[in-house]
Amino acid sequence: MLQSRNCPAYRREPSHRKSPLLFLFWFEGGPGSGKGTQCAKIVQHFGFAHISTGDLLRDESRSGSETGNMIESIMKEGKMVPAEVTIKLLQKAMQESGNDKLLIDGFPRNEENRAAYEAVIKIEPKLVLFLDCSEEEMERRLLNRNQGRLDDNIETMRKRFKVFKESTLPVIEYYNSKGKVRKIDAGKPAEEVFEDIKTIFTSISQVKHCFCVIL
Ligand SMILES: Nc1ncnc2c1ncn2[C@@H]1O[C@H](COP(=O)(O)OP(=O)(O)O)[C@@H](O)[C@H]1O
Ligand SMILES: Nc1ccn([C@@H]2O[C@H](COP(=O)(O)OP(=O)(O)O)[C@@H](O)[C@H]2O)c(=O)n1
Repeated sequence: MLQSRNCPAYRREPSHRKSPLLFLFWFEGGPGSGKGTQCAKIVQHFGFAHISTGDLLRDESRSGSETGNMIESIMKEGKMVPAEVTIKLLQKAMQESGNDKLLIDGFPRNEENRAAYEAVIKIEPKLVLFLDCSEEEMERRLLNRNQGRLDDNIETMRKRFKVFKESTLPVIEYYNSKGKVRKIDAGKPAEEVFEDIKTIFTSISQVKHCFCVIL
């Protein structure tokens, strides 16, 4: 797709990116709402690159570095990792992604994440997709996830639900007040949730002549 050199999307891009960003979407939702599941489907159908901040932190925690050990103990407690750590990993992943369509999953999760993002990366998301799911359903799903995650135990899960309600929902509310949030009923079977997401993505990708959509 052609882009004018005068387009702000070029001028304000992080300098190491291989291609200018056309679409930047954020994926929010409580623990177990299905963010990873739906992102995988979006990658397959719409060619987005998926960046999961949880996965970036888990990878770093496995590195055995001092920061990695700190991340692991915070995640085990269901707390939020300091934004300065997360933003560095996210910035690197965004710069290394050669894709012009990015899906960022699980970020920003609190006000500190949001402030760090706005100070460091500065590129506004086109849309924030919010997977809305009841706590009972999320709890059921996490207890059946079987990925061996240290934080998928009932005690840590309840702490994560609390963090979600107290810290993430206000961030979603902030972007809602800017007209960016699309709320999706995530309590349905995964294929039905994806049908709703497809409708949103299809309508957006039809805007073929809007080159500078994210800035
Ligand atoms: N709509 C759905 N209905 C039932 N189970 C689901 C649905 N979406 C995801 N799951 C399952 O729930 C668990 C959590 O989903 P996941 O995508 O890992 O959530 P998140 O990334 O939001 O924490 C996984 O085991 C997944 O297979
Ligand atoms: N922006 C973020 C995202 C995740 N995290 C940490 O990573 C954990 C797992 O997040 P995740 O997005 O992989 O998984 P879910 O809790 O959504 O299932 C969170 O409970 C936090 O400890 C964070 O600190 N900051």
